[in-house]
Amino acid sequence: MNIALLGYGRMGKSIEAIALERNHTIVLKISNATEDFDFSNTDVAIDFSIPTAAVANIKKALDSGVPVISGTTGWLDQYNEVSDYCHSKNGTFLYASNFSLGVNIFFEINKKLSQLMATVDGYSTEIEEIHHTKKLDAPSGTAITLAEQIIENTRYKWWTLEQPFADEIHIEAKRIPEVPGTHKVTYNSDIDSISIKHTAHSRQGFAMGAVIAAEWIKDKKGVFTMRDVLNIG
Ligand SMILES: NC(=O)C1=CN([C@@H]2O[C@H](COP(=O)(O)OP(=O)(O)OC[C@H]3O[C@@H](n4cnc5c(N)ncnc54)[C@H](OP(=O)(O)O)[C@@H]3O)[C@@H](O)[C@H]2O)C=CC1
Ligand SMILES: O=C(O)C1=N[C@H](C(=O)O)C[C@H](O)C1
Repeated sequence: MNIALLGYGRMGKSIEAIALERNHTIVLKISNATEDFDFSNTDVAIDFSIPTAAVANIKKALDSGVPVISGTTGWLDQYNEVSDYCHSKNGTFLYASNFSLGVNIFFEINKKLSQLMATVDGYSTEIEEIHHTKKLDAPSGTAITLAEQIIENTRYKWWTLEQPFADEIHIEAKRIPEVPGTHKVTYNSDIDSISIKHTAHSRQGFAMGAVIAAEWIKDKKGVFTMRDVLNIG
């Protein structure tokens, strides 16, 4: 499969290594908005760029009829617009805040736990995420997904990085050098605490998930999620 990498930073390079191991070819590497996007020989585009570039990159791929997956976080207020754009082009698009298999299992556990916690009184919910100091956005896309899942099932209405109101989930975003990504969801009461936690030991899981998603999406049409790819839940 011929892959275009839209973003060739930490993730772009990790994806390249795994794609080559799986006998794919990297035909294009884009690192800024001014470069030419020649998709003529591309089967799938993989966008891991920066929040302000993701939407333009995804649309360029869709304009060229190239299936595109994106792991870039920090642009999700435009998700519906991009999804509609994909449908209008009869194209192929998949976004995931986290491509690792472990986190996608963690998402399913988070959903189930939030459903259980909705049946009992006296607990408040908080989320902690820890990432490397180079990360541009806060909170992480993964923490937002976790919060949205909890909001869907419980009394909470929104999340905040600030001091929370009663109907807000507090997300604490910590930045520590070199941390690939840690997420913890905790329910606290006067009596006890319940926590679930995922710790990435490297970027390998994210990169492997992205390549697997690219292989899966190559010949499909529509807008997809990692639940479609992994067939879990
Ligand atoms: N969904 C998931 O599983 C994961 C998502 N991520 C997300 O992926 C994104 C990238 O992360 P990471 O690789 O660590 O970040 P990096 O900063 O290492 O890489 C981003 C790259 O994009 C380049 N870039 C800047 N402008 C453009 C543009 N217009 N088009 C294409 N590329 C551009 C940057 O170049 P320059 O440095 O010169 O500006 C940089 O090389 C982030 O949003 C992060 O949150 C990360 C890990 C997992
Ligand atoms: O920027 C990162 O590094 C990561 N970003 C994603 C996010 O914002 O959730 C996924 C992973 O946690 C690493």
